[in-house]
Amino acid sequence: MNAPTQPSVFAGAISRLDKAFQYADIDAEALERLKHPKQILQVSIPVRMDDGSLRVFTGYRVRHDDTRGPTKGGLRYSPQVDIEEVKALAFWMTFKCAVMNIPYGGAKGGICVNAKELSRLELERLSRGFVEQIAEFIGPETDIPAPDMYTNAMIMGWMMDEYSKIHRRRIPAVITGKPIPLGGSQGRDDATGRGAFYCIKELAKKRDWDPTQIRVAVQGFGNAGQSVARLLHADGYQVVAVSDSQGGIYKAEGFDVPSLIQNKNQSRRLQAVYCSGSLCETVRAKSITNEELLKLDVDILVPAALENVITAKNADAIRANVIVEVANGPITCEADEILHDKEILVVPDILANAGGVTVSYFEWVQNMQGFYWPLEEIQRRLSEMMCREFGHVYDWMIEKKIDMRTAAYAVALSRIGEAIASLGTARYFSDNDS
Ligand SMILES: NC(=O)C1=CN([C@@H]2O[C@H](COP(=O)(O)OP(=O)(O)OC[C@H]3O[C@@H](n4cnc5c(N)ncnc54)[C@H](OP(=O)(O)O)[C@@H]3O)[C@@H](O)[C@H]2O)C=CC1
Ligand SMILES: O=C(O)CCC(=O)C(=O)O
Repeated sequence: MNAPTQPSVFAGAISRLDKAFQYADIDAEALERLKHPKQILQVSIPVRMDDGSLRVFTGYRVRHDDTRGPTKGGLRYSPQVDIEEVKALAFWMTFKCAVMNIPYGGAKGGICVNAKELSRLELERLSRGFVEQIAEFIGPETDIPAPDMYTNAMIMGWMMDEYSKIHRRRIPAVITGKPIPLGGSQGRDDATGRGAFYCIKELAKKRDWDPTQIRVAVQGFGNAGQSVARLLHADGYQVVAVSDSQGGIYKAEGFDVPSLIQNKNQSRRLQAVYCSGSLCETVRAKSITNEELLKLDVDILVPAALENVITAKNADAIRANVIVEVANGPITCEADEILHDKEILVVPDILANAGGVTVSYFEWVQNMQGFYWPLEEIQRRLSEMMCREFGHVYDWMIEKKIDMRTAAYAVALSRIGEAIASLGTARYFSDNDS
């Protein structure tokens, strides 16, 4: 007999809606519509490799819903990228933008590729080739991409340039997360981790935490994981474990995070440096697996890498009091129930990692008006918005006696429901829209 098949990551994502529906003010038919992405584009991207051979890569862009504004969301380069993952990521963006009250809908894209295996020129040809294929689909007033896993400011710069070349004029607002000299915003580089850090600071006030007594483990040590670890460490928190795709390291007394970041970015592999390489003797870190990291006895667990890492299989073994989802979708629905029963507070992805899209929104606003704000202004506005929406969701959670994810979805659904009602359902359900 065949083993039962796992529900797809998208099926898992949409199953959260039914639970939130009873607390939200939205029409039942509109809820049904939100279970389906608005548009899906799949493209083939031929790339001439450095050795003269030709490879053809598969890319996707999914627009989930645009009721509240142009669709927005990152681009991921990973061998795991497939249509179900991109649909889920686009879905989460709709709710993330709504929970932050940013005037955007949700989208996401990606290419099935191991970017680590490509040279810089191959990566540039792939990125420009992808834009050529999706140029009709994206635009500053329709759909605005940004970075996600294994993409970065350099790639966003190439993409903006390619799109501008196609349109024969400079159009910086088509994409965010660009290098600052090409119209990028101050503060976008660490915005995702910073947004999560502001959520943790708000929680610390509610729980009367002394940061120096709080132990944190971070899974995934890239853009988002490094930023949140750096800010927490600077605020006095003990970062006792971090990991990358090759495995993790643990030190009971906590790490010096700035030197962790420096070493990771120089050598690419944490365990190789800390557990068998040059810092093995001086730092004395213990090597752990990514699975062991999730089960550490810490106060805060920060998954900052992939989806579905906390499942029905390991949720019972989680010992953290709080999980802050910096990654998109790190906890399955079944695991959510187990964590709730164990009274572990989960600060949901659509809120905890929303700092990135919030500063992307600031970047787009700056590009549209051609006037740029200083870093202090960006950080002040980000802090204000994160703290306000964190408080809003937290209050719903307390008032309705529900978990924080359901509260976040209920807030987001109500805002989307309000937009649909303002538009009129006849228009919303018509098929001749933008
Ligand atoms: N960048 C952004 O603005 C935003 C990102 N996010 C989410 O945050 C998460 C991380 O994104 P980001 O930091 O940008 O990505 P990066 O590409 O910058 O970093 C990814 C990190 O995750 C590690 N990783 C990969 N696979 C695994 C694994 N199986 N176990 C443990 N670690 C692993 C990588 O390891 P290695 O270095 O060895 O490759 C790397 O350290 C994603 O879920 C993304 O969707 C959410 C909102 C915005
Ligand atoms: O910055 C953005 O527009 C989107 C970032 C993103 O992809 C995400 O929040 O998951």
